Amino acid sequence: MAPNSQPSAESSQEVIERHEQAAQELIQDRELQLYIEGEWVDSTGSELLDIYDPTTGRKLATAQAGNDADIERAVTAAWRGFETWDDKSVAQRQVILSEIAKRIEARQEEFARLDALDNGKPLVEARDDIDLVVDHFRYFAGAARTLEGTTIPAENDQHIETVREPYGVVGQIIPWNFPLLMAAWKLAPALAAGNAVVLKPAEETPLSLVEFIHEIDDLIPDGLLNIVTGYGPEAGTSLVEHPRVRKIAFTGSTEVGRGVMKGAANTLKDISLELGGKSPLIIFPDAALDRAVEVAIDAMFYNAGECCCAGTRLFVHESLCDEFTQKFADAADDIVLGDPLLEKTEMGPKISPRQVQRTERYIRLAEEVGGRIVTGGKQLEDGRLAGGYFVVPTVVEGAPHRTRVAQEEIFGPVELVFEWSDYGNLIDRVNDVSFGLAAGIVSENISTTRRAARDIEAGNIWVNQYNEFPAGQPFGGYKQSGIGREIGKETIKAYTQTKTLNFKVD
Ligand SMILES: NC(=O)C1=CN([C@@H]2O[C@H](COP(=O)(O)OP(=O)(O)OC[C@H]3O[C@@H](n4cnc5c(N)ncnc54)[C@H](O)[C@@H]3O)[C@@H](O)[C@H]2O)C=CC1
Ligand code: BAL
Repeated sequence: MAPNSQPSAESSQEVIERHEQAAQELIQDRELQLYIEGEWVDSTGSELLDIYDPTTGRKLATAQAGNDADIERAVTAAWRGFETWDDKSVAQRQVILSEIAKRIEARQEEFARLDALDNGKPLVEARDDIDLVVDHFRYFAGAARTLEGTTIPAENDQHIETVREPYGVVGQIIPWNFPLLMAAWKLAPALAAGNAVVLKPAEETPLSLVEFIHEIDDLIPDGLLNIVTGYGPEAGTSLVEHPRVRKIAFTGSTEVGRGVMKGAANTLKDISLELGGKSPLIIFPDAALDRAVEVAIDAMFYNAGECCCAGTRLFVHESLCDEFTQKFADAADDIVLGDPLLEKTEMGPKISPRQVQRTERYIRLAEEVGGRIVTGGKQLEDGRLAGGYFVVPTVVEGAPHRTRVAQEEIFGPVELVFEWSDYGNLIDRVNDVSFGLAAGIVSENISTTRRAARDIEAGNIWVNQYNEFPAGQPFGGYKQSGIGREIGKETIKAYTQTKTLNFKVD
């Protein structure tokens, strides 16, 4: 199993030095503060949280653990920031959001390196994240101009119209798997719609967001954007339950999402939830084998499997199952696992020892129910990375579908392969999970793909590809994968409320 289970292990000196040098170049201050009303300030409490480099297991920085009083300050500041933002014209807001995109684009490589260091994702993937951050700010800069009201047909002595107004102050809570990208998914539409924000990043990965603020703080009014680092059950709960926070947007586990929904109910605020998944990828008999393998590798192993939409259940038609599974396992073996700061690396470590242990637990569960490990499920052999949180790409076949390993989110690089022959039975199994976030289909036949896309219960379906997130394409889940959609045009609307005006016409 992964070396993470040996706490005394150390990465090699070469890796440690590379990471220390990157940390010195990229992190302005290794004792992070909260960002409230345009200033870097200390928490009113004294609790700290340590941020670790998942490649070496060594400490990178220390953040402050925000508490109720810090959230209170941030919310008050945000209402002041909202007033200034609300005074700006939509065209002025558009210019500022476009300028944010430009600033981040100019420093793409630094932000990518920072996320590679803090999250452990390989540089090649981190660069994709930052490209998408830029794309999102550009898209929502434009979308700001599209918010329109309506005129409602009425009696002759009445004129009814609706306008869309921002909520005022919204709270946002994000996870660690795409640190700056998840911040952009949340911030860009909220600001474009005219809101001010209090955002709590994940405990594990605040570094790129802090650098983002350093980069853009001269562009935005004080209080418009406030960052409170801290633990979920404290700072997160406080934000969710705050009576003057009018909406909560949350991305993370389904379990915590359920609690967020209950917490938001106390003050009846609007919510959007982007939660877990157990997404299927279906390989039809007419699929081109090489392309199918490529799509399946991307679907499962992108970001070390730490994607809510990862294609973790691979349904392969019986006519090609043996050949496909072997090719897929060989391709999984060929993934270059290693130091995310090296160009050649295709998969880095997982985020934390907790996530390694969770993945290992599911591999054991798969074996216990009769699953056969086709590849992986063993120790990383590169001793230079001994201190890191690595899990080797793993492929399992033969685990029954109605078992925990086939039903629950693993969030690690573990693929379960299922053989199928009858289409009706396939769709029954595909939909036989509580989640409904995403799915993939590989076939050369358009009727086949359209029919399957219609039959699958999921919010996002990729055909002959996977993991594409261009701004403008709505993303969100069916069933227990969430509520609401992000990154599409409707998202900006979801950060507004409707006001109806009824005029008496004499
Ligand atoms: N949908 C997605 O993109 C993600 C899903 N996950 C899933 O969640 C599992 C656990 O990972 P975690 O990091 O523990 O996820 P989590 O759901 O605990 O954390 C996500 C965010 O929610 C915050 N949070 C935690 N408890 C909270 C509470 N009571 N009130 C308000 N905010 C709270 C955290 O501080 C973090 O910012 C993973 O194994 C994976 O299955 C994790 C990260 C992202
Ligand atoms: N949570 C957004 C993207 C993903 O995890 O796949």
